[in-house]
Amino acid sequence: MKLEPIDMAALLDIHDILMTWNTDESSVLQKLCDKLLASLHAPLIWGGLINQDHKLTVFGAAGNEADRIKGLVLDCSDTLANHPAIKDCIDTLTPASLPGGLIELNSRLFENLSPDVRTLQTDLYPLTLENRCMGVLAVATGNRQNSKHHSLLQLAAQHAGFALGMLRNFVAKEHAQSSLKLAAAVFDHSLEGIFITDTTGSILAANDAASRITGYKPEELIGQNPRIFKSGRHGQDFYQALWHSVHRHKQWEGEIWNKRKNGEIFPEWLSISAILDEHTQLQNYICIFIDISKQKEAEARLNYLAYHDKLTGLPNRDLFHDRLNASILRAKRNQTDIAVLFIDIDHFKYINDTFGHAKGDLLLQKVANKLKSCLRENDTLARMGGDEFTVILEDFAFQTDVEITAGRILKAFSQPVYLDNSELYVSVSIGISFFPEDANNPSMLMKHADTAMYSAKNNGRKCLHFFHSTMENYSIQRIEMERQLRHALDNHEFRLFYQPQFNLETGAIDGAEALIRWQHPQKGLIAPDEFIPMAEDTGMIVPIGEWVLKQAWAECQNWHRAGHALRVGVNLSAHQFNHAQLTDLASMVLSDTIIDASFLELELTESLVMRQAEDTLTALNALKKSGIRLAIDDFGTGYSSLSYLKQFPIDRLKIDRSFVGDLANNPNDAAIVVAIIAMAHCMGLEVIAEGVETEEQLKFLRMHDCNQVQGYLTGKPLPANEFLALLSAKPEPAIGEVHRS
Ligand SMILES: Nc1nc2c(ncn2[C@@H]2O[C@H](COP(=O)(O)O[C@H]3[C@@H](O)[C@H](n4cnc5c(=O)[nH]c(N)nc54)O[C@@H]3COP(=O)(O)O)[C@@H](O)[C@H]2O)c(=O)[nH]1
Repeated sequence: MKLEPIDMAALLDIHDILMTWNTDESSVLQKLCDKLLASLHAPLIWGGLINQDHKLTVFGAAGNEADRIKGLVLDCSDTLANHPAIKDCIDTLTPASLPGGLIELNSRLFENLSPDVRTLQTDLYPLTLENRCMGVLAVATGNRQNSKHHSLLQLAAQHAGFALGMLRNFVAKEHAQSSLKLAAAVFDHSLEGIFITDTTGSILAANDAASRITGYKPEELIGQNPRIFKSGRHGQDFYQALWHSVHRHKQWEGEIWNKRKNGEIFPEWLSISAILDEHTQLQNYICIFIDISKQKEAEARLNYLAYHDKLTGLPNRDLFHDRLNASILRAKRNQTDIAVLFIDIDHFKYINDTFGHAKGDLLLQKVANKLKSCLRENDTLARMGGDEFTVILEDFAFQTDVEITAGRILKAFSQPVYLDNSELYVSVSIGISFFPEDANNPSMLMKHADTAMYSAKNNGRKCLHFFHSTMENYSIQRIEMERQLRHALDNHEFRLFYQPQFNLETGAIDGAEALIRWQHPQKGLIAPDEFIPMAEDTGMIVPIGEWVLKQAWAECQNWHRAGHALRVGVNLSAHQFNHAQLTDLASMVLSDTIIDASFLELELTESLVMRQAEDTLTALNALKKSGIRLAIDDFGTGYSSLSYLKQFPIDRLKIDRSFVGDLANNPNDAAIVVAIIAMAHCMGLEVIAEGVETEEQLKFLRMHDCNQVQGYLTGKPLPANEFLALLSAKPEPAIGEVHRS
C-alpha cells in the first residue's frame, strides 16, 4: 500500500493521536474523525461501533451536520445488513461504497440530515479487531474522488481498530484487576468464615472470620482438612449425605455442629460449593460458614418461653399436653399406667385479693417449688394457669404409689410458706385420674382429674380424691349451678333475711343480722352455705356482697323510717376485703343516708382480721373513721393474737355458736365463753353470743354479762317484710324482763 507523503504525514499524526492515552472509545473515534476531516477536507466523516446486539452507534462525527449524526443508532441486523455493500463491509472486512449516499440505507434515521448531506456519496471502512468488524468509519466524499486517499483511510481505520482493541484490553484488565481486588477485600473482610480447599479437602486459604470462628490461627488452618472441626455430634450418614449432595449438585447447605480449637462445640450454617474449571473438572471447594450459636440460643429461649410458664419456670399447658400425649403413647407401647394429678391451691383467690398480686405471685412460686420437691426428676409438673398445677406420674407399680406421692404433697403443705416475713399456711386439693382406667386420651384424663379435684374441694379441701365415674354427674351439676349463679344477681333472685339480735340489758331487739338466700327458680330457697363458697371461688362474691351491703343498709333505713332504731349487721367475705374497693363501697353506701353510719355493723371473720395485720388495720381504721361499727364473727374458732386485737378498732365480738351449743354439757366451752366475755369487757368491747337455742344457754350468758344474744330461741332469720312486721307488732314482754323476774 503506497501512500502519498501528505497522507503519510496524516497517518503518522493519526497514529500519534490514537496511541496517546485515550480514556474511552468515543474519544478515539472523535479524534479520528477530526483529524481525517482536517486532512481530507471531506464534507462529513463519522465513525460508529457495533455492540453485541448488532446495533451501530455513531460515537464520533466531524464536518457538516456532525452534531445531527452523532449518537444515531443503526440496527445492523436490519438496516445495515440488508444493504449488500454494508453487509460485505462487515462480513468480509472490506471497504464498501454508497454512491447514492446514506439515503441508500433507506433508513428514516437520517431524516434529520439535510438532503444534501444525505445524498453525498459515502465510503465505509471497517474498523477491525481480531478479524472481526467492530464498527465502521464513514467518509462522505460527495462528488470528489476519494480513491487517492483510499489507502490512508484503510490504514487509518486499521489503526483505529487497533487502538480501540488496545483500549478494550486495557479496560478489561483494569476491570479484572479491580474485580480481583474486590474479591480479595470480600474474602478478607467477610463476617462469614471462608475456606478454600483443593480437591482433596486440604485448606489452601482461610479468611480472618474463619480463624475467629474456629479459634485456629490462619497459618494453623492452611494444609489442614476441615475434618479437624468434627464435633462427633453427627453420624457417618450425615457426612455421607452432605458429600453426596456436593458431588451430585455441586453444593450443600445446612446446619452443622462443629468444634472450635478450644473444644467448644457450636452450631454453624455451612455452605460448601464445588468449583469447576472450564473443562468442568473439580478445581476447589469453597466452604462459607457462620456461627449461629446466638441465633440458636435466641431460638431456644423463644422455644422455652413458648412452652414454659414465666412466673414459675414450669412447663405450661401446651408443653404439658405434649408430654401427656407422649406419655400415653409410651404407656400404650409398654402397657403401663399413667396418673394425672390436678392440684389447686385452696382459697388462692382470697389470698391474692388480701395480700395483693405481688405476694400472690410469690406464693405461686413457693408452691411450685414445694410441689417440685415432692416429685421425682422425671415426673412432669406443669402450671396450667392461675393456681392450677398438674402432674404426670409414670413408672409406678401400684396406684397406692400415686397415693403416697399425692399424700407427700399434702403433707408438705402442713408446713407454712414464708412470704417475705410473713408465715402463711396454705393447703391444696388434689384430683387424680389414671390412664387407661379412667380415660385413654389427654383431654379426658385432665377433665377427670379436674373433676376429682373439685370433689376434693367440696369435701372440705386439703385432701385428695381419685376420679370416680359418679363424679361426672356432680361436675356437670356444679358447672350448671355456677352458670345459674352468674345470672342470679341480674335475675333478682337473691333475698335478704334478717335475724334479730336481743339486747340482754334492755330486753329489746337492738339489731339484726342480714343473711342472704338464693331464691332459685326451680330449687326454691337455697342456703348461703351452698352457694357462698362457689361465689367466693369464682369471684362473684364481690358483686353479690355489694348488693347485700346496699340492700341491708336500705332496709335498715326503712326500719328507722318506721320508728325502729335498729342496727344492721352485714357479713363480709374475706374476698371482699380489698381495702380500696371496700372503703369506696362503704362511703358510697353511706352517702345520701338518713341515719348514722354507726347503725351499720360489718361482721368480719377472726382469721381475716388476724391474717394480714397491718393492711387490715389500715382498712379497718378507714371504715371505723366513717362511723361504721365492726364486729368479729365466729370468735374463738380461729387463732387470735390478743395484742393484735387490741390495735383493731373493733366494737363487738360474736362468740361462735359452736361454743354456745354445748355450754351446758361442756365445761371447756363454758370456760371459753366466760373468758371471751371477760376479756372483751376488759378491752371495752361488747359481746354477742350466736346460736342461742335454749333457755339454759340464755341464762348462762346473762349470768356472765353477755351483752346480746342471737339464735333460734329469740328469733329465726325472717324475710324483710316479716321482720318489719315483727318489729311493728305489739311488743311481747321484753325477753330481758321475762327472764330477769
Ligand atoms: N359473705 C356472706 N356470708 C353470708 C351472707 N349471708 C350469710 N352468710 C354466711 O353463710 C353462712 C350460713 O348462714 P345461714 O345459713 O344464714 O345461717 C345463719 C343463721 O341462720 C344461723 N343461725 C342463727 N341462729 C342459729 C341457731 O340458733 N342455731 C343454728 N344452728 N344456726 C343458727 O347461723 C348463721 C349465721 O352465722 P354468722 O354469720 O356466723 O352469724 C354463715 O356463715 C353466714 O355468715 C352474706 O350476705 N355474705
